[in-house]
Amino acid sequence: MEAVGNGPKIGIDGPTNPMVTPLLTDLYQFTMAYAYWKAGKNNERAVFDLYFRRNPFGGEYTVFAGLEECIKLIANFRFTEDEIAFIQESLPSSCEVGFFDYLRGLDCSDVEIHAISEGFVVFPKIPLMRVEGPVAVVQLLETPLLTLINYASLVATNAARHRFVAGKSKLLLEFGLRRAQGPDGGISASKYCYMGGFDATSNVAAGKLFGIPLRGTHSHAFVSSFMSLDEITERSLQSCDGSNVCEDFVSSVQTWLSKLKLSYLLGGIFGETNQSELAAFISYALAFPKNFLALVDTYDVMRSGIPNFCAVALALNDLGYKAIGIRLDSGDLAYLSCESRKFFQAIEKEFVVPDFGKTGITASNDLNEETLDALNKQGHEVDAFGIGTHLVTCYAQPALGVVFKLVEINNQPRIKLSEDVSKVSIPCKKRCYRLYGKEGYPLVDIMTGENEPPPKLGERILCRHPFNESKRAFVVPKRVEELLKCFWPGRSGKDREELPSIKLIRERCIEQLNQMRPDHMRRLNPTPYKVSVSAKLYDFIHFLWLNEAPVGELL
Ligand SMILES: Nc1ncnc2c1ncn2[C@@H]1O[C@H](COP(=O)(O)OP(=O)(O)OP(=O)(O)O)[C@@H](O)[C@H]1O
Ligand SMILES: O=P(O)(O)OC[C@H]1O[C@H](OP(=O)(O)OP(=O)(O)O)[C@H](O)[C@@H]1O
Ligand SMILES: O=C(O)c1cccnc1
Ligand SMILES: [Mg+2]
Repeated sequence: MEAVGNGPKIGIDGPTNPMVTPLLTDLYQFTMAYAYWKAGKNNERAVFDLYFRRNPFGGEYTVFAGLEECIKLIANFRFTEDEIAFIQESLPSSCEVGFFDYLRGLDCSDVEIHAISEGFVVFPKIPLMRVEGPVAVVQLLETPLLTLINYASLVATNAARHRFVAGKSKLLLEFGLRRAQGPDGGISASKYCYMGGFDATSNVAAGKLFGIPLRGTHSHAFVSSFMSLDEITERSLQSCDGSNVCEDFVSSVQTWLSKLKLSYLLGGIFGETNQSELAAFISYALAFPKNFLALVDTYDVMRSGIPNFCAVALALNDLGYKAIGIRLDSGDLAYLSCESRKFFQAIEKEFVVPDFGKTGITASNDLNEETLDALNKQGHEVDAFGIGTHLVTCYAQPALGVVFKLVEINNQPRIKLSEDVSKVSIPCKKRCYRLYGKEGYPLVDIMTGENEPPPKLGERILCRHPFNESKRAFVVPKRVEELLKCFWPGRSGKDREELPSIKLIRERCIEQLNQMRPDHMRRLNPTPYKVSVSAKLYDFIHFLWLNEAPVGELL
């Protein structure tokens, strides 16, 4: 369906999910747009801030994600005739047709978006995005922008937290597609978990869409689908360098299994292993001799899976192939990984197979931050974690409360009051800065009015808690970073920030997390990062608050 608006086409593709259209919004945005239009207010210039009030997962930081998809929506925001017809059907018949002509010409060419760069570490109350433009259009954008940012930032933060507990050296694989909240949940999870620091995904569509590295093993069904070694008819395998062919790879594996059984170091750990499991492993090795990895917990890890895997890996080794490793998917993962490692090391020693002791161990099965932490405390030998359900469903906290609040209209600052101080909005079109201390850590984020001079290097600036009078501190910044950059200039003539690749955003995110002071990052009782306002903005907030709040009368 052809779009009918006439905004600038600047070659930005549409959102990844084709369901992200101007209709992906709440009905009340259209009813308000109509009422603005009817009142002749639709082109009044409004400024909205998009921000959250509390960091998720009991932590003190959040990773900002989802910006690129927002810009893709903005760049392509136009109604099709079909969509306009549906809106007309859905609104009361009393709505004047002029409104639908107005929608016909609508796009975001007069909207200006400033945002924090995707992948940045962000904190409560600071606008992640400032959206300025004709009030009716910006109002229509509220819901899609929130839906594009909320889950993206939540799951990227969840991924970053899992990375933090697992440690930098571990390989983290996102296995969540089957458990995600539908196809968009699955694709978004793969994208934003990679951004938050995961290494790869099992989700093939996400690999194609975003270039995320793909990884995977095999399932229990593959193992249990085999009944016996007789099923393997094609038994030959060429050596890795192509110089010779092993005519009966099955026999070679069986010979190794007998050697292992008689081994002094492995002394009687196992007797007869499960032969159908062995058939599955051999078949997988014949299919992928260079990438052999086996799921070893279908029958019995130490009595069957590990010896069977080792026999196949050693037969592959004779032909110059190096097996990748095993996956453990049940039982005590700390204990089983340590026992498996001992087994591999004993083989390296007894049969003089260099590096066999370092064979990779992947673990999966309902992993989350807590189980990773428990495994660390107990000591484990896992090299890679496959994490699904808890990661992608954000089991520990299902939503990040990102909100979109009006802060100015027609150059008039607006405030939203609440009994709950944490819900009072911070008025005015603002600028935001991150101030760094002498040790290189970010010390505080500060919001100022749009026209205040920026904080200066080496000059003392008073940073005030926005609502608590007694909380304030002087800061002499060693570095000042302006946080809100222009990602969609509208008609302002400003330069537009480029949208970096997902890989660059991931690197930026890792760098951002690394530069935080460790006490903000720890899992137990982390120190809150300070978010403040300038003295001038503080005074103005409280002036406006008093101005807007009615004075009660005691009777
Ligand atoms: N050493 C460990 N310390 C703490 N938690 C662990 C440890 N090893 C595994 N876990 C976790 O314990 C849970 C065990 O899951 P569950 O009770 O389903 O047992 P299982 O081993 O999966 O059994 P099944 O054979 O039925 O699949 C998983 O969430 C797993 O991540
Ligand atoms: O546990 P998660 O973190 O979600 O990771 C993904 C899980 O998906 C697979 O299990 P499968 O679907 O075969 O079911 P299972 O739970 O019976 O192992 C895999 O073996 C993992 O256990
Ligand atoms: O490749 C795997 O091992 C995998 C993929 C998805 C879910 N569970 C496991
Ligand atoms: Mg499982």
